[in-house]
Amino acid sequence: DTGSAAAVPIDPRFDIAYVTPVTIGTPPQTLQLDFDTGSSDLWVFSSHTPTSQIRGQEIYTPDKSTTSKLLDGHTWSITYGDGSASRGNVYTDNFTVGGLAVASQAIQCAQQVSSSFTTEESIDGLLGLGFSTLNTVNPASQLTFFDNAKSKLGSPVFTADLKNKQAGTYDFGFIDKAKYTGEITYVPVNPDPGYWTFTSSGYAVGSGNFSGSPITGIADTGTSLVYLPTAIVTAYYRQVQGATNSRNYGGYVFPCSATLPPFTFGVGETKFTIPASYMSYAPVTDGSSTCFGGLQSSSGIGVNIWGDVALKAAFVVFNGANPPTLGWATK
Ligand SMILES: CSC[C@H](NC(=O)[C@H](Cc1ccccc1)OC(=O)N1CCC(N)CC1)C(=O)N[C@@H](CC1CCCCC1)[C@@H](O)Cn1ccccc1=O
Repeated sequence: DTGSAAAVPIDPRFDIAYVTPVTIGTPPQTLQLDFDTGSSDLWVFSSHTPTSQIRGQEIYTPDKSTTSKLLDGHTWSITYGDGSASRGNVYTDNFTVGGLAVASQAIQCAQQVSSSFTTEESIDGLLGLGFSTLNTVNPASQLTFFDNAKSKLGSPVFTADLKNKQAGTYDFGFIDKAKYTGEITYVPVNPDPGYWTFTSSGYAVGSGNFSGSPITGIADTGTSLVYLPTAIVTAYYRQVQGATNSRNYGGYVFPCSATLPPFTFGVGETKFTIPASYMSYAPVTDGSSTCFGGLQSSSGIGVNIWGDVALKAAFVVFNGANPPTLGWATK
């Protein structure tokens, strides 16, 4: 079997996150979930979520599904890098993504979500595509959709083809040759931290020389920006007129009129260039002439993160074979 579904930006003006339609239960209930390779819980706004915490999101109502089953006594609780959090109980039910079906997928129903989830009306929940070892369900951790689907897939892979300010695609079980150019460069993945951890072969700022220092980080579809070591980030913003590291805005900002250099990163022998237009993330507040950078320092995070700003510049194969690898191709 295979599956293919759209990854739609939640805001047409800038790529803060992408959502993908999924169906849960019988008859099918459709929700828009944020596919996140940086976590491994599949959780949804539900009939168990206090109505005061719901603002426009679609919800899953297990009692309306003839195939839902309560996973008695199981609970979950998760906090993300940006401080957002949710927790609740667990059901199993039929689940499909782009025509690919999994029977009795663990569906984590929110009984509590933090305010940033309530205010983000376009996200009805998350679908974790990290390694199942990170799943937070107690007393028995649950498998991700990808791990449950693997045995049905021709090839144990999923691919991310995220795009700039337009809908991209998540494919499951196959690699679509029409989505990339040249060869796919595969690099080893260290699954122990629980996310797709790989080592980039270096970087260049604009037309500057390529620095071949290895950068270990994670390929994270659930993170908007790129977070790299301070030395790299300062080297980049030294090339941007008027750029400053703003405590007020929590990162590097610059005049929206500034000329930005592109940013190149290496995977094996292949080089990927993030165009300058992707490196200006968004005005710090609506209508402001100060813009927030798409590249920020990872010093406060503890891990380097190749988020959507970088992933949009490539076609990425998440190979769930043993051992797992990551494939990168230009497009
Ligand atoms: C430095 S990890 C910060 C990162 N969260 C972001 O990237 C959010 C995404 C967002 C924001 C608002 C609406 C929608 C989406 O966006 C910003 O934080 N932005 C964009 C807007 C900018 N003005 C400020 C910077 C983050 O926790 N990701 C996790 C998944 C997210 C959680 C929030 C909801 C969307 C999915 C996750 O993969 C990060 N992870 C990765 C590895 C290990 C643990 C871990 O937890």
